[in-house]
Amino acid sequence: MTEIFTPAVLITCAGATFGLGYLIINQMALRLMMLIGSGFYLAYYATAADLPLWGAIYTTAAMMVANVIGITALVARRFRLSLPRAHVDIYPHFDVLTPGDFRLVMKHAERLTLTEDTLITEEGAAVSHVYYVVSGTVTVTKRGLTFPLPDGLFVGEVAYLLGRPSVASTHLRAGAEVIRWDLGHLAQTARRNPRFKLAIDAMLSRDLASKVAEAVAQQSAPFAGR
Ligand SMILES: Nc1ncnc2c1ncn2[C@@H]1O[C@@H]2COP(=O)(O)O[C@H]2[C@H]1O
Repeated sequence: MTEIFTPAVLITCAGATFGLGYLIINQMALRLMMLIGSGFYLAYYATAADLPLWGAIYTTAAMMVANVIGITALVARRFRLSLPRAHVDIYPHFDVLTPGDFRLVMKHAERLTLTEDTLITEEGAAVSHVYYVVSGTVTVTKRGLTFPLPDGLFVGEVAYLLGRPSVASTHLRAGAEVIRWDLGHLAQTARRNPRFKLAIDAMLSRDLASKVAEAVAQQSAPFAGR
């Protein structure tokens, strides 16, 4: 075996595995390649000189441990065990997200039950929060027309996505249960954390798709673009 895996072969395999890993975008595949490559480096450091290069061996082993911790965290995100206990009941509303991403999104949210009838957004005014309505009917007033929206939808997402004032006034009755995100904090966190941004984008695109699916043409002024 040692005749095949000479130090020259080991260092070539280590370099090739790392090089291949750096070409892979998928984080899990990249980490696995690093792990395999590190194994080759370990074997090389152990056999290249008369005595094992302990300093390099310890350092590489420590990096492998860090990598294994990262891989474990990546895998754990996909399991229900990562769901925040206080919000497990509403995960079915957000099953477009992995449990880990749902936890991340909820970390920045506030969940509450409205104690009084509330004006959530006002047509033409700045929006302070993006809401997800867990239960309760939203009443939308837009360009003089009033219509209800069922629960299980976002409100305020247009202002967040387009960075503009609200396109409609929306009301919720007392007793409605909502999750809300401060719009400024949401935008800032999305800018800083790509994973958070992807999770929010995934939730909102599904929400917009279901709104389009339910929408019917209304007689109104022609669409003027933004
Ligand atoms: N036709 C519509 N269908 C569904 N939701 C709407 C409609 N018009 C307005 N809304 C919601 O009302 C919200 C008002 O604030 P935003 O413009 O930020 O985001 C808007 C949407 O969430």
